[in-house]
Formats: sequence, C-alpha cells, structure tokens
Amino acid sequence: MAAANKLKNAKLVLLGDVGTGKSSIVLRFVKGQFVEFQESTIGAAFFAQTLSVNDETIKFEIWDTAGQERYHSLAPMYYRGAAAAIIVYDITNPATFTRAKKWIKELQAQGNSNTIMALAGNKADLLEARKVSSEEAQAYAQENGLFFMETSAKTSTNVNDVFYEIAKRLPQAQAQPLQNANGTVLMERGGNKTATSTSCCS
Ligand SMILES: Nc1nc2c(ncn2[C@@H]2O[C@H](COP(=O)(O)OP(=O)(O)OP(=O)(O)O)[C@@H](O)[C@H]2O)c(=O)[nH]1
Repeated sequence: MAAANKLKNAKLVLLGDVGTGKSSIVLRFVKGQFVEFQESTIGAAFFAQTLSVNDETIKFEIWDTAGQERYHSLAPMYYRGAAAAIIVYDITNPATFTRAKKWIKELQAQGNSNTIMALAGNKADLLEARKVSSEEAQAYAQENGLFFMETSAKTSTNVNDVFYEIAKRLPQAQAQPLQNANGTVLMERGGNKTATSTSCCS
C-alpha cells in the first residue's frame, strides 16, 4: 500500500513596491496567466495553490498585498505568522530595490524569525532596461539570509521555482492523510505538481 501524502498549509505573503509585479507573479503561479495591464491591488488579495514536492502536498495560502504606501499599515496583518515571504522589486527600477530592502528590515524587526524570505528581482525579461545588477541583489540576499531569484511573470521564468524553493525549505510536516468532505482518504501520486487553485478578491 502506498504511503499517505503529508499535507502542509503554508501562509505566504508578497511584499514590494507598487507596480513591481506581485499580482502578476501570483497570477502566473496560480493560473498560468499574464496580463499587460494588471490593475493595482487594493488592500490585499487572497489566493490558494497546492503543489507537491517529494511526498508532501503544500497548500500555499497566498496574500498578495497592495504596494501603494497608503496600505503600508495593513501589511503586518498579512506577514505576521507567515511561513514565507516573497519580497519583490523591479530590476529596471532602483527605487523598488531600496523599498524591498526596507521591507526586509521591517520583517527582520517585527516578523516571525522563522519566516522563509525570498527576494525576487522581477521583470527579468526587460534586460535592456536593467538598473539593478543581479550581483548586487545576490550579495544583499546572502548577507541577509534570503534566497534570491530573478523572475519574469511575463515569460514565467523562475516563477514556479521561487515557490518550489520555498516549499523545499518549509519545516517537515506531520504525516496527515488528505481527506475529502466524506472523510475518504485520498492518495496522491508523489512528485508532480497538483494544480488545484482557488482565488478571490482582486
Ligand atoms: N515586462 C514585464 N512586465 C511585468 C512583469 N510583471 C508585471 N509586469 C507589469 O507590471 C505592471 C504592474 O504589475 P502588477 O502585478 O500589477 O504589480 P503589483 O506589484 O501587484 O502592483 P500593486 O498591486 O499596485 O502593488 C503590469 O502592467 C504588469 O503587466 C514582468 O515580469 N515583465
């Protein structure tokens, strides 16, 4: 008989300046889509997506926060108790890298010290307009105990990889068979990504 898959819930928050591509990264990860004219987030938006890594199924509960400064005071509601945070900047805009560093300082000062932090240099498809070098971001990430990836929500480069990296770094879950509403135990084949998703509120 195959071993039951372990289920793990993980609260994840995206933080970063306005227009860096937080919603686009989530949309790419959850729905495999990209839109050129993504509307600015108001408050925050919630999404869920599961993925399987080895013998575990991780259900990411994703809070996509609004980058506009007027929503800053809401952020602690979303990052408090988060298992993981993705801090996003735009590689073509140095001010967004500065803002990302401020978010990281805030998380280090107030967030859960166990939160796994990822630094994502987004819009990596716009290489000709690059203003933040990957070396600078990599060095900063290393000094601050984050992992770093350049992503493109547009071309999908490294988007799933950021979530997979986080999934691999989450602490081991207790064995917990998946159950459906009738209490029937569901067995899953290990290894492959499962693509169930729900979303609401943009
Ligand atoms: N070229 C390119 N454009 C992108 C990429 N990701 C996002 N964009 C564009 O950048 C703009 C802003 O993207 P959003 O996803 O709304 O950014 P956000 O960080 O969620 O913005 P707020 O909700 O206002 O905080 C949109 O026009 C996107 O189409 C990317 O990887 N490459």
